[in-house]
Amino acid sequence: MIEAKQLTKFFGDHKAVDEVSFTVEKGEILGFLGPNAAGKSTTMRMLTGYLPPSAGAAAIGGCDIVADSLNARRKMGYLPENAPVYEDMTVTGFLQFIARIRGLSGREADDAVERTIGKCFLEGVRHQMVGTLSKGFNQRVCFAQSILHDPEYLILDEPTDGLDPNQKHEVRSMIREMGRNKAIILSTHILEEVDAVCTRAIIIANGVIQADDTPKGLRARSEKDGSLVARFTVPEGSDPIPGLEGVDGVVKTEVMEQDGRKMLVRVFPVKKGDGLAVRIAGFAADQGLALESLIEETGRLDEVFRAITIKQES
Ligand SMILES: Nc1ncnc2c1ncn2[C@@H]1O[C@H](COP(=O)(O)OP(=O)(O)OP(=O)(O)O)[C@@H](O)[C@H]1O
Repeated sequence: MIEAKQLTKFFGDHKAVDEVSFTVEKGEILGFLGPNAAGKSTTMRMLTGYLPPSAGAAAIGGCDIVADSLNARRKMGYLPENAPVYEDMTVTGFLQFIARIRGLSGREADDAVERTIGKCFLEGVRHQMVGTLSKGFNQRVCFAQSILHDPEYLILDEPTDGLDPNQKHEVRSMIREMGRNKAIILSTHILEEVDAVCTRAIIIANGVIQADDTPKGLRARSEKDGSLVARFTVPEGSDPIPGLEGVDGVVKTEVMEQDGRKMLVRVFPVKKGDGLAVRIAGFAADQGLALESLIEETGRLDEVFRAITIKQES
């Protein structure tokens, strides 16, 4: 388990992280979201032992990151933001170096390097100097060093940053696969990554956790989650809105588009999933409205993210 217990970090007078607590179990992939300067990287640096906390504590697999730092770090892989790599080594040479640092030697080191080169799609650049790699390949080499020793715990600061869409897809698949038996934390600004990869997400703003939930649970916080969007053609001169608002279980409606007799209306239910769609279809039939489509919407993470983080900024 990765455990953060009231982690706090001051830079001078500025409190960058404020009593952040959470746990991540094996089998979980936690997305760490937040606006710029929210405190994501600082929290990750404290979890990995790169920055001492001003207060609070962190443990990796039961090893305190300060009191038992070496054991804690042995158990984890860390991909830092703007990860530094040795530019004058070849990709294979760099990974061999990391293998030795991780205590591997001989056949074991060779196997780990080969496995990682394969996993991270580095075959084509294995003999290239790290300093001459493109940004995306550089990122992949950094990612490779974090997983080379097959750690139980992974902390990844923006792991798909700088990758092209195909590689983003591959890296996400790899993280999902590794998440089956590892505990993983990854920070990202890409909200679709949360849906694609994470089993849970924390939204942090101003150093404080604002939400800790499953992607589905976060989407459900959107006002639009469970609303019904109806497209229909109304009879000449009729206004269906008052009648629609009178349908049992409707809170309110919102006309999204109107073009002559064609209307697109969002209907907000009192209670999600209580069969309102059937009642709306019945209402449309009774009133002679030609119902072309009726779709139940799921909430959008970007709306929830904005609602949570903008509220914090104001
Ligand atoms: N070494 C440092 N010295 C002083 N202030 C720092 C230091 N590191 C981070 N900060 C400040 O702490 C706050 C949180 O920074 P952090 O890098 O953790 O944010 P972040 O959420 O990772 O942001 P981003 O999404 O932009 O990467 C910011 O105000 C930043 O300027």
